[in-house]
Amino acid sequence: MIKKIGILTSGGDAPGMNAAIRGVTRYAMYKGLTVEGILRGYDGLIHGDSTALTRRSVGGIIHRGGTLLKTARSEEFRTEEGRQKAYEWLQKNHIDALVVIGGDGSMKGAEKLSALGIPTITIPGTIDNDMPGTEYTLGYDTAVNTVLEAVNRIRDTASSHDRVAIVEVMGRHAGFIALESGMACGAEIVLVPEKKVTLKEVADHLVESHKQWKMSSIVIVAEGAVSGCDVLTYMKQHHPEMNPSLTVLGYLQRGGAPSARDAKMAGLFAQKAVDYLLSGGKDAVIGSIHDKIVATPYTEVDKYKFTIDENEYDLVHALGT
Ligand SMILES: Nc1ncnc2c1ncn2[C@@H]1O[C@H](COP(=O)(O)OP(=O)(O)O)[C@@H](O)[C@H]1O
Ligand SMILES: O=P(O)(O)OC[C@H]1O[C@](O)(COP(=O)(O)O)[C@@H](O)[C@@H]1O
Ligand SMILES: [Mg+2]
Repeated sequence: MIKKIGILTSGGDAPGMNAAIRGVTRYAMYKGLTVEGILRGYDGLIHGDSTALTRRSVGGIIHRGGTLLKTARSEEFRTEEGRQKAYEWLQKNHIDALVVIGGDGSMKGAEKLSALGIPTITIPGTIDNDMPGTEYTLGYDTAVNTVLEAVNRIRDTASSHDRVAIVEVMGRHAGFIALESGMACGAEIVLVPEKKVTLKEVADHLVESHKQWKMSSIVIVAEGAVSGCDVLTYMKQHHPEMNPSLTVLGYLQRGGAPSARDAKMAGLFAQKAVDYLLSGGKDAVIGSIHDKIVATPYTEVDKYKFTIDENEYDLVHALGT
């Protein structure tokens, strides 16, 4: 029977992680469990760095970005020795199950820990929205809105000066942030890792817009598609008349208060994680699929892989010219 659970955040921080820590802690306590917060992701498990969480200690964080528990990318946890140490610490501290809040990498780590014999549950937390087993990850909605707000400001100056504004956004392997923010801000071009487009094609598209008297344009580039710097260099070389500029949004996209959607979803994911464990479930990722909160065993997540919406990709370009 589960009496005590551990909770940690891992990988890149994402808005909504704090709301999920609060949700898991309070809902678990409501169900009669005790909760240990592990600091700095998997590194905290390996080096035994933790603190007991209470209803009060998770107060005042629902609206805060980052993560109270801190996070890390742990190289040591990628080794068998590291994971063995983590497992032994969990055993020694009588932790019956572990809730991991993190992205796709953290989920792989959790699966490996489960294989050693400790039940784990992953709550999706990454701005990238690139996890199997869910159509939605905590932090994604906030990041998209942050990009939208930034692009709306950049547009003011691009249109005042008749410039092409290139905006690089995050997304090493997935173009969700680029596409959704591009749709919302009315970008002319969105470059995503899932679609190969040459810089000449980008330039040709912008030339076509210019011919139609569209004197300023927004180009959203996901970092995993091509570097914004390369787009800028190409445009400066071949089309200096468009006076291109580059803004790399970087970590601006990861910080800040979670949106209403992220803060709310954090609570629902937290509830499902605890209920699933208490009903005997384990070794699964919580997710939202077709607007239902579900738990999918790690062994089955590859059946639920979601990618960018093809229609939106075509539409953003149809509408943007
Ligand atoms: N294949 C793996 N095996 C074991 N641990 C992993 C694996 N992939 C990732 N991890 C652990 O999860 C951490 C976070 O993963 P990472 O991919 O950096 O971020 P995210 O979880 O946000 O996608 C890594 O630093 C590592 O400790
Ligand atoms: O924090 P780092 O190591 O600079 O990593 C940057 C990466 O983290 C992210 O912000 C989030 O990715 P993860 O959730 O996989 O950590 C990516 O969009 C970006 O490519
Ligand atoms: Mg990731």
